[in-house]
Order: sequence, then C-alpha cells, then structure tokens
Amino acid sequence: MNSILEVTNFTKGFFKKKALSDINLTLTRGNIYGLIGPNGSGKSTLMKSIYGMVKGRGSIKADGRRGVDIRNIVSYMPTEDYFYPYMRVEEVVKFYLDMYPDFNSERANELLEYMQIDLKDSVSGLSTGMRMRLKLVLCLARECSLYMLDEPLNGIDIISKKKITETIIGSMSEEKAIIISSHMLGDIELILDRVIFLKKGLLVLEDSLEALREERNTSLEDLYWEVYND
Ligand SMILES: Nc1ncnc2c1ncn2[C@@H]1O[C@H](COP(=O)(O)OP(=O)(O)OP(=O)(O)O)[C@@H](O)[C@H]1O
Repeated sequence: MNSILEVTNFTKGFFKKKALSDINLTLTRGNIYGLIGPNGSGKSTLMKSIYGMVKGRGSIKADGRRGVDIRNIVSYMPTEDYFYPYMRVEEVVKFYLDMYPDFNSERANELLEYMQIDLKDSVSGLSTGMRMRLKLVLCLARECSLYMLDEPLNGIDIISKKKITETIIGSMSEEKAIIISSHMLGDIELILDRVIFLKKGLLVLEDSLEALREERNTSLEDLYWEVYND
C-alpha cells in the first residue's frame, strides 16, 4: 500500500477551543508535504497528535500502527529544544543510538560532517542555526517511513537553509514521506511535492503543488494570500 498515514475524523480541543476540527488526511509515500497555515492554525498540534503526544477524538494510523507505537516508524523534529546543555554532540548521538533501535550512526556521522558539526562540540556552545542543523541530523538519521519536521527553517541563515533543504531532499526516497511545517514559503516551495493548508484547525486544501501552480498560475505565497487573506 502506498499510503503511509491515515488521519480520520480527528478532532482535538484545548479547553473549549478546537485546535483541530474533523481532520481527514491520507499521506502517500514518495512525497514531501508542506504543512502550511498561519500562527495558531494547528500545524504543531497535528504533528504532536500523529506522534501520540497529544490525544484527541478520531483515528490516526501510520502503516497500521496507532498511538505511541507510531513512534517506531515516524521520526519527529519538534520546534522545542530538547538538548541537555552539558552534553557534547557525541553524547547526544549516543543517547539517540540507545533510544532508537533504527538510529543509523553511519548516516548521522555523514550528516554531521556535511553540517560541519564536530562530535566534540558542546551543545551549549552551538548557535541557533547549528542547533537546528543538529536537530535535523538526529531526526533524519533514523531509518523511518515518515519524518515530521516542525519549522526546520526558523531563525537560520541562508547557508544553513540551503544545507537543511539539501539534506531533506537527500533523505527522501520512494518508500518515505516527509512533512515540513514552515512559514518560509519561498524556501520550502522548491522542495515540496504536495501542500496541506490548515486554517483555524480545519484542513482547507491538500493537493499537488505543481497542479495548483499550473491551474492557478501562481506561487505558494500568492496561494497563501488567496487562502488566508480574509
Ligand atoms: N498545550 C496547549 N494548551 C492550550 N492550547 C494549546 C496548546 N497547544 C496548542 N494550543 C492552541 O491550539 C491552537 C493551535 O496551536 P498550534 O501550536 O498547533 O498552531 P501552529 O499552527 O503550530 O502555530 P505556529 O505557527 O504559531 O507554530 C492555538 O490556538 C493554540 O493556542
């Protein structure tokens, strides 16, 4: 089966407010998805729900798995920073190796070298962009079917952006899918196959980016204005 994730009638509320309303979504292998939407539209809540960190009503299945079992086939990079500042990069890598049986240390070393991160570097000494690079390496060095990257291009310079987008493309294959949430539309537009637009917790559009561009003769940013400017 080509589908890797099925979200069915999924709703999540925080107190009286709905963060996600009746989401129905199927993701297929071989695609990079852009998860798009303004602040507070539900992007992070959707990723956390898929990863089993947030519970809601409805069903989420990835390759037949549900709940925390999904974590065996999904690798998630949250926006939050989760490193212990006293650690060196090599200790963080060791931590991942112990934690995830699917962690590929050879791939991690290869990516660390490309990202110009030294195993002896202290985590507390890394700049924002270098920490982002490290988070991405750790996420993509797992052998998984689905990768979820929450805001991987936030607060970083153009060289880091280039390295990050190249690494994402280099990690793709026909058996995998990647979801990227971002506000950097011009940067991610180049690497996306499909887009998912969330608006106030509702899924308002899921389509091929190329088809949308051809049909409407427009850029992702223009499309964003069309969907959200009301
Ligand atoms: N732990 C929480 N407690 C209460 N409300 C929450 C919590 N997490 C998210 N929300 C609310 O759910 C809604 C969706 O938030 P979410 O963080 O998923 O949006 P987002 O699209 O990722 O936003 P951003 O682009 O700002 O990161 C918002 O109204 C937010 O305030």
